[in-house]
Amino acid sequence: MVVPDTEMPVKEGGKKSLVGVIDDGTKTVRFVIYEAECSNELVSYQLDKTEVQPQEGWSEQDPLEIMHNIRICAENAIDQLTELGYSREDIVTLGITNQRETTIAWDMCTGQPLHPAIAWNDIRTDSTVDAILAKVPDRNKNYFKNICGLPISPYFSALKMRWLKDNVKAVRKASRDKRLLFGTVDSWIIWNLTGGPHGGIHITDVTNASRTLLMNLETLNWDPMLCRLFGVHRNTLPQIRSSSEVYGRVEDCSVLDGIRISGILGNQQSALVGQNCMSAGQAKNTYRSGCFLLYNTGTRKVQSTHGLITTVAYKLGPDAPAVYALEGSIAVAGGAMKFLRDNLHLIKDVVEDTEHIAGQVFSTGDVYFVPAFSGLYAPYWRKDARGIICGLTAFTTKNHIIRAALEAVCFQTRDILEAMNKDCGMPLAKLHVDGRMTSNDLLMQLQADLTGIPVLRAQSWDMSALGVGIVAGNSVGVWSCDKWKHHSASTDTFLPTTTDDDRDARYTKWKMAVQRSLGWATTKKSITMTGQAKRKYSMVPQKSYESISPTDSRKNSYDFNGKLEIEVDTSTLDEGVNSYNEDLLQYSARKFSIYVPLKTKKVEHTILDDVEYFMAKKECDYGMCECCDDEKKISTNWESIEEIIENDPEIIFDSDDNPILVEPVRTPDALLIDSGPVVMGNGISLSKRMHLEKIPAIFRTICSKFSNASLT
Ligand SMILES: Nc1ncnc2c1ncn2[C@@H]1O[C@H](COP(=O)(O)OP(=O)(O)O)[C@@H](O)[C@H]1O
Ligand SMILES: O=P(O)(O)OC[C@H](O)CO
Repeated sequence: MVVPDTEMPVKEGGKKSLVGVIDDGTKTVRFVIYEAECSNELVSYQLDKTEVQPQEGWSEQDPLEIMHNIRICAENAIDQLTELGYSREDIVTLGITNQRETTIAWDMCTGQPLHPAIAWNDIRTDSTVDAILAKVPDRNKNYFKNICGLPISPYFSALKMRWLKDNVKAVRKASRDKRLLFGTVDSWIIWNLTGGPHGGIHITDVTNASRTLLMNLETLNWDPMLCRLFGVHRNTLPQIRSSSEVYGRVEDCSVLDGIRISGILGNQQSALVGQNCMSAGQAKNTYRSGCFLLYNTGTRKVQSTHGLITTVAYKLGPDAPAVYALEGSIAVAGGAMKFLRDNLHLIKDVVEDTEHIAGQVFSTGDVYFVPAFSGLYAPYWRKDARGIICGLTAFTTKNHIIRAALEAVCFQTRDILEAMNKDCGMPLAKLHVDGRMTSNDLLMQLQADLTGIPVLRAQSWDMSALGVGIVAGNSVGVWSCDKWKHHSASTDTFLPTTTDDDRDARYTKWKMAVQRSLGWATTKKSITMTGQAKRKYSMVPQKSYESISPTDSRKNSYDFNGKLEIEVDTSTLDEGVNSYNEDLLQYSARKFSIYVPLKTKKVEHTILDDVEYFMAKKECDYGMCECCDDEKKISTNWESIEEIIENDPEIIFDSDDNPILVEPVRTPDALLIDSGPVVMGNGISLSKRMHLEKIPAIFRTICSKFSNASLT
């Protein structure tokens, strides 16, 4: 059934109720006002945000600026209402849609942010990821996917929260003083709008919570095990609510004062609703700074085996069932155009120049551009990937490079579609698209050509604002989601003009280019000294061979710690080497760890001073930082660092925020145990045959790759 906008019910007197939407994007803040049941924007106002990049790979925003801009945008949008015969009083409710994953820590008493917001695409938590992975069997980044739907990646909020606790003194202090609140941007906005330190409500919705790595997709609540793993106290987290219900009223003496807030959706989920993809099997792709393809799977949580993530699409009321989606996230789409403008100066104006210049050539001239500036998201999830432009010849011009940047967006979308088709078993027949970038006709045609399916462009580029407007209106009875499902709007359609062979050949080349981008970045070693690395490091022998007593030289295969097998070529051994090997293989990891160098004892020394990792990553947890009270120090009866390593302790906090040391139960399922034959993290295999005299050197190599510490 097609229900045109004009047939939607109107309020008494001909005036419709209005729904206001706060749309906080990565680059811009907008305030949009809709007439209920009408998908066209009535008025809107937008301001750019200041993005700060204090270091390579870091991306920060000012939480106070976000609030300031929201109020300015709201004032300006509302000012425009009077010319249209409406007033502020006609706004019956507010919806909030936001960039997801971006994380803020603030003080609940002062209302002040404790650090700039860490943006979703910031990769400072690279090494935090490694530290977490070290605690996971096989360093499997997908280990918790069946709980929270996400891989362990710098993209998600839990890593950012962990980083803030590890690295920002003010955050640790607020945590100890029970004043710390964590939240994604929706939580920050709502807490401030509803009173801030004076009774502000600390909530989020299921869609935003599903991007933290801390929410259990089944219970739709914070998962205690994940909170413990990431060291995030549940009291600091917002309450998780549905996407469509009345949460409270604005109480901030601004122009919005007194208006209800009744809808929250992460911006990609909001675009899914705005695009009217509210039935299982429908999908949309939004092209903004990044690009996000969401496929509605209904009330089924589909676990991807091809690199997609499982996320909550929406939950339309406290008692409504959650609807899920498979998502393919692309970190850089429109961002690549900005890079061409700001870094390479190949274009002056993204909108004016991109299409025009790229359209002056008929192909990329076999040039491929992988914009993996901060790694690759779905379906690769490779934080070690970095951007490349390949296939350059003496004939390559900027036209080819710009066109290759546009094609990169399309190829990345094809990567996602391929994964989605495999996961869902049925290829997508058409692609609904929105986002500012979709105004680029060349991009749209390339997208159809490179995926081989029709591309349907939405009538308005901003479906995110519309989506949350609908769910906010739905919960106060002025906009019906059920009616919206039957709504049909006109679209522009782009049909494929290429042959299967042509598009497949180009896609094969793209995959080759992606391969070349992988493994480029390395994590800083000092921080990657994780528990697992320590355990391996602790096995490095430093003794002279003579000090070890001779043992059985006939043995040629050994079970190290019951798991690690080392095959030995005994024909070339002398007795000293052989006895060393016997010692190496028979003794526990703990025995070997006596070779870990210890630092000079400090005045206030505990054994926990000894290793940089524990100092750098755990100092506050252990009560070792200068801001910790003496009585909060944790004392153990461990005598050597290997005992810490073997116990691999976790710190949790009791209800009084005192640290408690937890020694995890070691089961094959719960903890990482070396399994053989072993390939070390650096790719060195220990299962192959080797001469015994080489073992120490090999271990030294492994060790030096894991650590800055030099072996003597
Ligand atoms: N016509 C266009 N052609 C190519 N890229 C575009 C075009 N219009 C906008 N973009 C790119 O799309 C992005 C705009 O995203 P925007 O909707 O402002 O998103 P965000 O919410 O991610 O900040 C920018 O990175 C810009 O470079
Ligand atoms: O603000 P956008 O459009 O770049 O959206 C960012 C996404 O929500 C990140 O997951």
